[in-house]
Amino acid sequence: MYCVRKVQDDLYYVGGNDHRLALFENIFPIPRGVTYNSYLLLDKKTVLFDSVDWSIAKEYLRNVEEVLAGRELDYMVIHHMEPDHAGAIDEIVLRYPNVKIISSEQGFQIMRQIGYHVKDEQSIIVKEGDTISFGKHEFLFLEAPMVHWPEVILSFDTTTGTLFSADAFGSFGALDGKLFNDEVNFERDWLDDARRYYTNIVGKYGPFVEDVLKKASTVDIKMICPLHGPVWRTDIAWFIDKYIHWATYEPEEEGVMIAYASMYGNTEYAAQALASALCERGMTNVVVYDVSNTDVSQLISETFRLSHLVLASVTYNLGIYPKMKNFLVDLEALNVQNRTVALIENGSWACTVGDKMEEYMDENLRMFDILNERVTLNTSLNEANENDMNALADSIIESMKKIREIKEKSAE
Ligand SMILES: Cc1cc2nc3c(=O)[nH]c(=O)nc-3n(C[C@H](O)[C@H](O)[C@H](O)COP(=O)(O)O)c2cc1C
Repeated sequence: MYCVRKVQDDLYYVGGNDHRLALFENIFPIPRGVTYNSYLLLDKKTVLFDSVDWSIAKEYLRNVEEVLAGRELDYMVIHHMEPDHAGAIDEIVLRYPNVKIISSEQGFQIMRQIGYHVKDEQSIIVKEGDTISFGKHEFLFLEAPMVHWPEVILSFDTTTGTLFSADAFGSFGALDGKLFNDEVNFERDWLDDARRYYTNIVGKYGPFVEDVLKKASTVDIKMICPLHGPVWRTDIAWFIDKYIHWATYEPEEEGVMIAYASMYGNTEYAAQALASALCERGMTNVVVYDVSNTDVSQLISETFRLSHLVLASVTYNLGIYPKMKNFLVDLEALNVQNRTVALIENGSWACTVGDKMEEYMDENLRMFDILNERVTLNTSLNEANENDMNALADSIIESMKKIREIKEKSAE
């Protein structure tokens, strides 16, 4: 008995789950775990696609041995050299010394930098458009720089229409037996984690992802085998459409995220008052997050999802509250663009935070449309703020209407 799944007649999943890791890349919380995917093809030649993180190497090596069932391993394709996929290369080379490694030139360079013992005579460098036949299956290799490292390649099995997509189309979350997207309720249980994975890890490189999507549109994809999360065999166009939105920084939905920074609850109250005012006006696609206890990766992910962002912050020693500043810095780092933003500021003696946030966005963020209707609180929300708060809610609704009209016109 061993832990593998059949993907196709002669293709097996030999990767595994990791529930022990708390922080992916030592930064992103993964309460639902993660998988390190690897696939093994039993054609005339045997071909292993990527390895796994060292933490599950023992299980992986056992899976490979069991599926090979005494056959030699002829090839190993390395799409991506990040250690969560490349961690067991040396073990494979030690166990199967005649294996030939297929990767990009930069892939081999990084392999040498890490110190793996891959000899030149067992290395096969592939470039964009190269093909290799393993028997029945012919593979086309495509370069995918910066999705999510510079050395990344994808491979496409032209015989079965299977795209081995490296980190693209991946997701946080452990599979726990299920393997295919149609064995889980992806939209309900996985989409948020897939978005959080993409936006925080590859989100910065939208134009590079667009290039890959263009290449992908020239081949007939019937299955996608990514390096994390479920294998896609249905609804592929639906998932590609999500990627088109994320890569082009187009919101998926009309809606509002209110992110607030509050020490004693007054700014929080104002954030909730705005949420209620929006719902009263019929806009119920509203989410409210406390920047102090929401991981910034979740704030980023929700910013990619929704069209409107409200930042509500206290003034902190004449500046932006550090947790809110951290969110702004991350928005900049991940190249997030094309959003409508509104501001609520709070101060008890010298309220500067609204101007500071606006200044930061003007200088560092692209295509952030900041609404004029700012709400300024003097410690707490009171009657004096009522008109401004209503004006802010109206302005958000009005801007949604305008964006809708522009879209409708451009669709005509
Ligand atoms: C450490 C600290 C520093 C603050 N610095 C300023 C400041 O520089 N200017 C200002 O107007 N208010 C300042 N405040 C007040 C807050 O901006 C805010 O008005 C107050 O905390 C109420 O909001 P809250 O209930 O949402 O925390 C400060 C408060 C604290 C605790």
